[in-house]
Amino acid sequence: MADRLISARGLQTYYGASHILRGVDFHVDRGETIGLMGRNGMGKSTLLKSLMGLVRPRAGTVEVMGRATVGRPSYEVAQLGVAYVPEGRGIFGNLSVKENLVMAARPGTRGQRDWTYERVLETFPRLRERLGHGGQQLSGGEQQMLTIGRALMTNPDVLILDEATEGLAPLIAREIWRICALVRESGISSVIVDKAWRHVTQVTDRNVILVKGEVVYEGSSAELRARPELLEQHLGV
Ligand SMILES: Nc1ncnc2c1ncn2[C@@H]1O[C@H](COP(=O)(O)OP(=O)(O)OP(=O)(O)O)[C@@H](O)[C@H]1O
Repeated sequence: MADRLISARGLQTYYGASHILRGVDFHVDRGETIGLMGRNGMGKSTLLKSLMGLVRPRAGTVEVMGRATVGRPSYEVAQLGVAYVPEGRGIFGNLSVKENLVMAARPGTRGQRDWTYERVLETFPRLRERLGHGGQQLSGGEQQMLTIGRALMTNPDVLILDEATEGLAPLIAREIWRICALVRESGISSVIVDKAWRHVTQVTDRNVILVKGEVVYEGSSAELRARPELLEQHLGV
C-alpha cells in the first residue's frame, strides 16, 4: 500500500452559515504531486485550510502521517511535516531574506536535512542576490520564492502551494514552475493550486477538480490534458 501522508474523508466545512466543503475526500501519498483545480470560490483554499487546521471542518476526518488532526492547531500539522504556502504569502517583512530562511531551518520528520540554506540559495539564485534585503523590499515574485524557500528549509514531507504563481510576471512564474519540478524530483509530495492548468499538469501526477465544494473529477495529468471538455466544463478554459 502507498505511504499515505494526508488522508481526509467526508469533510464538511462552513464559514458561519455558508456551507463550503460538501463531503470532500482527499489524500496525498508519498512522492505524489497533486493539482487542485476549480474556478474561483469553489473551495480550494478552504480545503487546504481544513487540512492545515486553519479552519475546523464541522464533520469529517483528517489524518496527517496517520494522526487525527481535526481540532489540532496548524503548527502541530506543520510539525508533522506539512509546509503550507498560503495565497498572498507570509514572510516576515521586517527580517532580511537570510533571517527569514535561517529561522525556518529544521530537520524533517524522518531527520532528513536535504534542504539546507546552501541548497535553497542554489535553487533560488535571486534570493542569494538579495540576502541582506528586508522581506518588504522584495518584488512579489521574490517574496514567493522566499516563502517557498522558507517552506523547503523545514524539510517537509508535503509542500502545499496555494495560488503558486498568481499575479507574477511570466518569467518569474516560469521560475516557480521550475522549482515545482525540482521539488517533485527531490521526492517531496506537493499540492499545487494555480489557474495555469497547462503548467500545473506538467508537474503533477494527479489532479482533483472541485465544483461548489465537491470533488467532481480526479485523474492523471495525461488523462486531464486529453479531455478538454472537462477543462471547459469545470474550469471554463
Ligand atoms: N473567511 C471567510 N468567511 C466567509 N466566507 C469565506 C471565507 N473565506 C472564503 N469564503 C467563501 O468560501 C467560498 C470558497 O472560498 P475559497 O477561498 O475556498 O475558494 P477557492 O476555490 O480557493 O477560490 P479562490 O481562487 O477565489 O481563492 C467562497 O464563496 C468564498 O467567498
